[in-house]
Amino acid sequence: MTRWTVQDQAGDDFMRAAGAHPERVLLALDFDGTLAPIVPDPDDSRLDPRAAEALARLRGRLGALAIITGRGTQTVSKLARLEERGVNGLIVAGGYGAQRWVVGEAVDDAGARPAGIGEALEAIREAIEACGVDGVAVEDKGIALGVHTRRSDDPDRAYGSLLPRLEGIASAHGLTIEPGRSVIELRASTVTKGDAIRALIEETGATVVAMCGDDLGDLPAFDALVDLRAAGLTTCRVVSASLEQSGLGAYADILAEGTDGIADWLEALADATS
Ligand SMILES: O=P(O)(O)OC[C@H]1O[C@H](O[C@H]2O[C@H](CO)[C@@H](O)[C@H](O)[C@H]2O)[C@H](O)[C@@H](O)[C@@H]1O
Repeated sequence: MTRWTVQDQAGDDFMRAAGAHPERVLLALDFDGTLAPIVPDPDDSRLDPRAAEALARLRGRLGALAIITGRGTQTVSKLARLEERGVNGLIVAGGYGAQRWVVGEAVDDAGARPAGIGEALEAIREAIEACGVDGVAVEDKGIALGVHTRRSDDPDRAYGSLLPRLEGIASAHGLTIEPGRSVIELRASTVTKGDAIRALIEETGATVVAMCGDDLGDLPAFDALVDLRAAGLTTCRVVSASLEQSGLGAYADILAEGTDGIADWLEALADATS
């Protein structure tokens, strides 16, 4: 059973170009919802084992491998255990591209906590109290705060009530708001995954590029790939589909059925480039 499908010419072109010239490829992937199945508690998130094996096969064949994530680099290091996976050299762009770690090197993302984040925290706690739904949790990432509604008593009501309140808090403290799957993030940096993938392309010289993602925060990277395609690169948007973010399917050059579909596609890419 195939759990991924090519949607258009760009998807076909990528698979052909990657098979012919794997050394020209940059493969970038989001973490939660793409490489790691969505779970209720963000601390329980884990790299899919089949995806991990496929990444180890792809390392050394492809020009470059990267994870571009809203998580901090230290958190990805802990949750994904990348140093044990045979993927040294894989680049992790954390905090939507604000942080950088290369697997095999020391992790150091202990930058100063931006003033706006500390100041916003108290207002966020008050907003959670005022929304009247129990079980909303705050994930403190140092340079960003994630307000999670997934484990609350009424996730839809909590999300709808909190979004405008958190937009107001973000604007009052000079923060960027980042809505996602049952999470609303407030972050100090304005860097996007679009900036991150452009920087990686510049740095690696890749001319065949794929980005895999599942959420709204991945859209700037998808948009960057469409622009770069017009400029002559071979680019491909791989969507890890979910009911939660059903609109994302419209962006797919390759559509995968969630993290299982992504693992299948990574295995197929490893076969095609061996
Ligand atoms: O850019 P990503 O790698 O996709 O990270 C985006 C956010 O993902 C995490 O939250 C999501 O995954 C959780 C664990 O499966 C889930 O409980 C939550 O509902 C999802 O939104 C993470 O906690 C955030 O910090 C990331 O920024």
